[in-house]
Amino acid sequence: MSAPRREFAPAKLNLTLHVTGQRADGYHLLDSLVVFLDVGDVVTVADGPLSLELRGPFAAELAADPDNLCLRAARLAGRDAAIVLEKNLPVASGIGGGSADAAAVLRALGATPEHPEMLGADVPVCLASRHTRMQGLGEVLTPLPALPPLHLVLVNPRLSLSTPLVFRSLARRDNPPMPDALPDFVDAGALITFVAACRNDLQPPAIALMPQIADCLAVLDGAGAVLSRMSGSGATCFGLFDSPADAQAARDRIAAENPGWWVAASGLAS
Ligand SMILES: C[C@@](CO)(OP(=O)(O)O)[C@H](O)COP(=O)(O)OP(=O)(O)OC[C@H]1O[C@@H](n2ccc(N)nc2=O)[C@H](O)[C@@H]1O
Ligand SMILES: Nc1ncnc2c1ncn2[C@@H]1O[C@H](COP(=O)(O)OP(=O)(O)O)[C@@H](O)[C@H]1O
Repeated sequence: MSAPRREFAPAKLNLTLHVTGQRADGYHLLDSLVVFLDVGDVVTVADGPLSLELRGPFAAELAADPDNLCLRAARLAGRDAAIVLEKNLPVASGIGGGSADAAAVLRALGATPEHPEMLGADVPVCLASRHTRMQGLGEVLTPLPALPPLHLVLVNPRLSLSTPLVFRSLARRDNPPMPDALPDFVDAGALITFVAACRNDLQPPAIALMPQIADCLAVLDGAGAVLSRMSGSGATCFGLFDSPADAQAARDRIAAENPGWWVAASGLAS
């Protein structure tokens, strides 16, 4: 009998997301700066028959059915486990909650399946949960050197968006990648300047499908963000602020003015 293991499943954020091509099987080639945050879900794994209990603010939006990525991860690892998922992140929201949960279950089980990407294109990057340049379909991973601190606010309008639909709605699939060699991110200013010169190519089609995303970006800009952008296939948007105090003040103001939204202040995971 071993002690229960608790694993943090940090939110994944695409600071940039360039869609540079499409394979014959329909999957897209990506070039993305992926970072991990200090907000996230929490997974606890104990000995026992395979089971899943959901807790936390977004538990009601998920079912503990066999398709849940926590259970799929344990089955891929070939292991029984009593899993508890504290669901703090909104579901299907472009910040990798399900992928982060699956990766956390694999870490907690000490499992290293040969093909973790079978659980989702974002699972390989979430396994290490360190800041990474992610290319290919999500499997070409180049860890980044330590990054300067960032002060973020995340905003989600509590509307979920279908990832395949957003990819299908792209106007072009052959957009330019990020530069081959990334600059040294000597301070937050250098990182933000670089990110500002890049894109999330999924943002325009996502806004066309869900105009409320443009409202989220406008609200972040109005609250003083030095840069605002959508993460992943949406709908979560992030704003970058000058200081933790600025980010917290913006979070409080945005949350007070938009009671239906999920709004969180966060730094980068250490
Ligand atoms: C877009 C990204 C960017 O980080 O993030 P999210 O919006 O999911 O957070 C990911 O590539 C998503 O990863 P993940 O959510 O694990 O994707 P999967 O379940 O494997 O795929 C969902 C669907 O997205 C599309 N897809 C995904 C990855 C990829 N490289 N090309 C694609 O075309 C496919 O239509 C696929 O059926
Ligand atoms: N543990 C889980 N957490 C979140 N979503 C899950 C989980 N298990 C299965 N899913 C399903 O996976 C899909 C993608 O969810 P999620 O990973 O949160 O999206 P995204 O990567 O866009 O943030 C959702 O439609 C959801 O129903």
